[in-house]
Amino acid sequence: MLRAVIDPPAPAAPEGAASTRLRTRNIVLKIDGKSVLDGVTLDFDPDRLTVIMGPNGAGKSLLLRILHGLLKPTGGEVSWGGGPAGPPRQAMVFQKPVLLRRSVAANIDYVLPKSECRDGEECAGLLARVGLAHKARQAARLLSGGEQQRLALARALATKPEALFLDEPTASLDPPSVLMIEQLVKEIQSTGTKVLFVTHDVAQARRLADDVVFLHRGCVTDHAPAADFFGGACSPVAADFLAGKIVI
Ligand SMILES: Nc1ncnc2c1ncn2[C@@H]1O[C@H](COP(=O)(O)OP(=O)(O)OP(=O)(O)O)[C@@H](O)[C@H]1O
Repeated sequence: MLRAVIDPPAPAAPEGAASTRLRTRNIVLKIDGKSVLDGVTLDFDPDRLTVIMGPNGAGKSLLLRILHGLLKPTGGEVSWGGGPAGPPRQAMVFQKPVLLRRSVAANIDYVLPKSECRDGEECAGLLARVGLAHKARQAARLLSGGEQQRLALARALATKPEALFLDEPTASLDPPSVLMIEQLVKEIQSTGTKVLFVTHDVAQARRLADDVVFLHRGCVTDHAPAADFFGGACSPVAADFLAGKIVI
């Protein structure tokens, strides 16, 4: 049985106190008695943009949800910073944007602290950053798919995340929208936010990754710097995947 965590991720730690050094030890997730994640042990470098890859059903989304605290694993441990500071501020962007049935600006104001949304400057700045300043008053549901995803990203940024999780955020978008989101994600990582990005698009992983985690049937087969992974220093199953072979 899949058990979702009812409570949201822990509240923000004091500024600068939380570390984005994320690690997992022997994460196991069983659904209806079947292991869908099986002994996932990883150490993530805070300074690298990590791409999690793997074929359909490998366990990428479930792992991301566990890392973000949305799902409780059957066994194992997720820790941040290895100390008492607790998890950092975190946000997640999903493949299908989850937006409020309100205006574009209201979707941002909803997550901004009261003091920041009063003058509208913070909201306007965020919308400008994702190229939506001119749509601030429009209903969010009337945005195109790419625009909705950019709004979802802006809303995630409004929480000033120290760690940002993205689960195939560009899966159904056209190339210009993909490019814009990729540029934003790189920029976010470069300003100190730890980014974990799930994709099964090899070309996208090549464009984005500093390091790559490859999952197959719930197990980590590879965790390597992108140059090594794409340069051929990878497991046989990952090599097949990169070569476009069918990996089940
Ligand atoms: N709520 C659920 N109930 C039962 N099985 C589930 C549930 N969620 C996921 N699974 C199963 O767990 C496995 C891993 O799912 P997950 O969504 O993490 O895969 P993924 O690697 O993200 O795949 P994709 O690339 O297709 O999104 C799959 O076999 C999936 O069918």
